[in-house]
Amino acid sequence: MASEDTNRQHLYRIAARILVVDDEPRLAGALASLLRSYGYDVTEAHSGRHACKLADTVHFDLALLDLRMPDVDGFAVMAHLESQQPECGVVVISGESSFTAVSRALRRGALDYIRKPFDPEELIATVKGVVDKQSLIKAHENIQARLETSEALHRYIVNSSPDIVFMLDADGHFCFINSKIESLLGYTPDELCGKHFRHILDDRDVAKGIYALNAPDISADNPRTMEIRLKTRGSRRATRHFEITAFPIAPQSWTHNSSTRGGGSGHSACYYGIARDVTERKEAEAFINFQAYHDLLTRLPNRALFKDRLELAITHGRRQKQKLAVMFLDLDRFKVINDTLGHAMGDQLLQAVTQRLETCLRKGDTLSRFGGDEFTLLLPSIHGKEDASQIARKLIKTLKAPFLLGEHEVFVGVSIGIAIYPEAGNSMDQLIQNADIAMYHVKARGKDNYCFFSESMSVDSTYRLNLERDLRLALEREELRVFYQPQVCASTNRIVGLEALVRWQHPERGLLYPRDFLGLAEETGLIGLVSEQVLDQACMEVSQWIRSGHPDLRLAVNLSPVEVDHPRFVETLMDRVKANRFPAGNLEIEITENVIMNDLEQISQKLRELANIGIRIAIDDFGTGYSSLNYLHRLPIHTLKVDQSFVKAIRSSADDACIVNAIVAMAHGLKLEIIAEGVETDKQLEYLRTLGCHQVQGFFYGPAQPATDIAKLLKKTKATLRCPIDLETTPAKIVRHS
Ligand SMILES: Nc1nc2c(ncn2[C@@H]2O[C@@H]3COP(=O)(O)O[C@H]4[C@@H](O)[C@H](n5cnc6c(=O)[nH]c(N)nc65)O[C@@H]4COP(=O)(O)O[C@H]3[C@H]2O)c(=O)[nH]1
Repeated sequence: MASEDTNRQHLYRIAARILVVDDEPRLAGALASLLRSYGYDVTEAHSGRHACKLADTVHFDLALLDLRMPDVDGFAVMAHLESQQPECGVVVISGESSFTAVSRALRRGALDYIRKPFDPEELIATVKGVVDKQSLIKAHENIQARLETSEALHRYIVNSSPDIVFMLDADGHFCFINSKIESLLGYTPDELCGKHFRHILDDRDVAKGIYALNAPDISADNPRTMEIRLKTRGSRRATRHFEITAFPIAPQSWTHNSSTRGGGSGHSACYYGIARDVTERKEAEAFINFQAYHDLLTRLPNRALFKDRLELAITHGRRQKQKLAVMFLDLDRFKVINDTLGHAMGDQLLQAVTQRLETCLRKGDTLSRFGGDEFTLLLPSIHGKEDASQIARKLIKTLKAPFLLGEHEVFVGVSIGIAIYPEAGNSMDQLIQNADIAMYHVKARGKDNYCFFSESMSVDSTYRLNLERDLRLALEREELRVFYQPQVCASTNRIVGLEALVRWQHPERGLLYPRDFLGLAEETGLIGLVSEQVLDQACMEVSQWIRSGHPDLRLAVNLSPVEVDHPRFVETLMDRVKANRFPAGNLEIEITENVIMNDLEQISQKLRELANIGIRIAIDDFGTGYSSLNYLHRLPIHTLKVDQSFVKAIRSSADDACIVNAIVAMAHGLKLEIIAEGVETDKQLEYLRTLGCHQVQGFFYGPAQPATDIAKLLKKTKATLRCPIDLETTPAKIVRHS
């Protein structure tokens, strides 16, 4: 027992420092020696003032305090200790035994009261009890403080996580969620705790989320990771993408109730999860993906995606025995607008064109930007050509209205080539290529129209390459020839003009006609050089005939739409005329209606410049192109050429010829000259004469012939053809080169 006491005393000695305060030094000394004998570290103070002084500098665990002292009494010392060392316990030892004094001391914070004279054992037991209690409180406070620090640290770690950390109960209700949820999704942890996690799942991902959590094989070692969209609140984005990793935890290892920070359902947490915000990554991926398969300017599918969809559509079409259409669209005049107004305007135009084209399409059709001003369109599952024609007409019509680019009003047209599966090809590449070929046919025939691919258009690519190479050589070697077809005044039989028609004297293949190579010349841009040679040759030859007695002889030349479109068209033509010293008044250029309608404003400006120097303008193939006749009185037009097809219609019945009648009447009304082409029979000639159409050309008078023959003819007939018999070519034996 004695040794146990000694041990305890030892402990107390280490733990407890006691201040003994009494104004009777003898009593204080006795008390101090008693306590010291129990191993306490004791300091004596013989007045209240001295005690307060000591309390300012030395730390005490316990003060044994006399209440009644002169100057500064025990209550004042208690107050001082309370302010300086609140953790120091106080036991009052006093002769004061009244209830008032005791209760006053206890109210002021004294832990116990011992009355003088004290029983040493009772005193030691009281001191020990108080000291033990003090040390327990201290230890508890210590643990509490460490717990708080630890909790704060963990809360800091969890809340500072860049990810959302959460726990769910067995039913999927949030038991805990860190504060990251607030900055990422706009919810507070408190409002979500107790709610089912479905509450924040995007509707499209609810099934996926619930399935993933209920999967049988997930565990801490085999957590479930999935990408899911979570709903946001108060954000520009309705949802954000998260990569969530979740796994079950042992149900009893964690209990969480609503008193805990972060709220709670009061249920055991069964799942632990981390949600990482991958929105930026997903968006970057989506953008890269989009970029790989779309054109960023128009946001349309690009060539790669178009081909992919076409491939699928062909497979589907083959299986279902269905037709499909591939259209190749090329904007007319885009280059000129782009060059004159700049690329920014060009881009705006492409976007506006895209918007209009899209209004003509059905769901399931694929419009793609193939590059530059080229678009392709896939119409899957069509019934036949008519479906495609209808869409093509719609597309052409929708682009007819002007586009407003800043303060500029511009007009574009579109040339559309159509290839129908399976007639125009079985493979993706073949269909695209054939639609492209058909598109070039439209371009060559005056643009702003559509046509279907047909086998006759198809020229094998090696053949095309060879032909292009040969044509370049032909230009170098001057193999192009100009043939002339007389234009005759039907009432006087005089040759009033000559239409220059190009031929190619091919070294191996003989004489080639325009249809054999002009399309290619237009596609390859060689048309400019072809024209230059034709014009130079024709100007040179015809000017000789003009000078040798045929002063009014007219030279009619055909111009390709590609040339007329060229910004330097007027200058180039004038240069050629001047270089050959050809009288401008004897020159007539033939253009088609479509060329005019492509860009009325531009073209009227160009034609006016040419007309100002005396060049005449004829509308070729009149009646076959654009239906608006409005342009006729707005442009400096001199001649209408009635298309061959209308002349052919002149047979026995007057009904068949009604279009010719109308055209001739209109030309007379507008005071325009009129010339009928393709006159082959005397019936046609007679009919036209009666109508008052006096200028004609055609096999009846003779086909286009080389310059030498024309020279002879002019000499012989003195430019007058009395009748076809006068020609070297017998009219009865009409020569056709087609
Ligand atoms: N069936 C029939 N046909 C007749 C008759 N009379 C003339 N023809 C043919 O009809 C075409 C008339 O020329 P186009 O309509 O201007 O049509 C021309 C013209 O658009 C174009 N072309 C011809 N030469 C040139 C040229 O130098 N430059 C340009 N850009 N185009 C040209 O090629 C087209 C075809 O020229 P060609 O093959 O020479 O064919 C010529 C001519 O030979 C007839 O009584 N019956």
